[in-house]
Amino acid sequence: MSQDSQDDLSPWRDQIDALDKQILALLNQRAEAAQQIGHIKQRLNMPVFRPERERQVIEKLHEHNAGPLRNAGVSAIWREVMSACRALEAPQRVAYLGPAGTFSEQAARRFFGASAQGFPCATIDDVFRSYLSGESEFAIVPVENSTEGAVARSMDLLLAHPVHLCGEVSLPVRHFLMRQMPDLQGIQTVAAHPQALAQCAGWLRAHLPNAEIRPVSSNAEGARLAAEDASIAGIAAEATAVLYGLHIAARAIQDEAQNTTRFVVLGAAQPEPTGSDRTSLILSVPNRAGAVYDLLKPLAAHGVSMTRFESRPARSGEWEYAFYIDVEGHQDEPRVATALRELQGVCAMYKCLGSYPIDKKPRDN
Ligand SMILES: O=C(O)C(=O)C[C@]1(C(=O)O)C=C[C@@H](O)C=C1
Repeated sequence: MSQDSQDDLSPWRDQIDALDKQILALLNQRAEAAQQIGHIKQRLNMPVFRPERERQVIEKLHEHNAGPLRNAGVSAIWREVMSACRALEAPQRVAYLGPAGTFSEQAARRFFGASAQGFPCATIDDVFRSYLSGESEFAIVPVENSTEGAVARSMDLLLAHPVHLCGEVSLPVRHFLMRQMPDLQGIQTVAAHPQALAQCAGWLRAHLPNAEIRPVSSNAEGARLAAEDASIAGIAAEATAVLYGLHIAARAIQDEAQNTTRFVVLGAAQPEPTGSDRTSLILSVPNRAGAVYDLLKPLAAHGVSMTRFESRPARSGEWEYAFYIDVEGHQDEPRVATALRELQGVCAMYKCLGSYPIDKKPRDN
């Protein structure tokens, strides 16, 4: 039997209080250093946000992490530390598909931390508008899902507008069925974003075959409707249920267990190479035999791996296609630069959206 009593907690808590004081003093010293960096950047007219530097800070900490803290915990703590330091250098606004509680908001949080100012927009078009007008310095939009494939609207807008990418977020997406009751009894309608409905189509067919499937502008909007009407269920992230005061009626109902959505970050920051980067391109080829093959040759010739190859109608009114291609590597690496130069030579249209660090899961310690 344990001899421990409540009193045994006190010395450890005293130790934590003393350590927290020291940590806070050190964090404030760190914040002052970041402010100095901010002043220098302002004088040099340099962007405040340096995603590749933040990546480097976290990777160095992982190297030095003796535990027992897990690397994933270290990443989460320092993401917020840097978010708070960054906010002291300059306030930052991030447009995303709202309202509160969407996966886009989660992705924005994950990339920018809680100290950046979120700017929820009603549609993906509005997210682009806010960024293009300069109302938000950054924007984050979903581009592909591991179950459902491309997010068409984001892709069309990336093609149509002069935007620059400075980052990506790969977010595990677990869907929860939520409503006013904790069970499936009496559900007549399931309201969610079309992507979420599609990602849960198998589950919905099996468990709610008679329910009306109602596509709405966002999952949060579905949850909001569910909070107003007991016959409606929404599909959204677990946190959304808390936000709208709903019960979880079924957990993790997405058809693919590892369902992941990839978001891209729009912003003027120009991340330097980190050794683990991705470059996003949109291309089209002249309308002749072998043109698509010519597109792939320079990449193969210089050993540049392609991680995505997607086509969309170019909306020119003719049967032309835009190719969305992601390659591994940074456009400033000589090998990638050579391949891209050759690629440009065979394209009718060439648009490089930017190079940015790949979002990897931290290696566990
Ligand atoms: O190193 C910089 O450039 C900083 O501004 C400091 C800092 C940080 O807190 O470590 C903050 C913002 C940048 O995005 C990168 C890093």
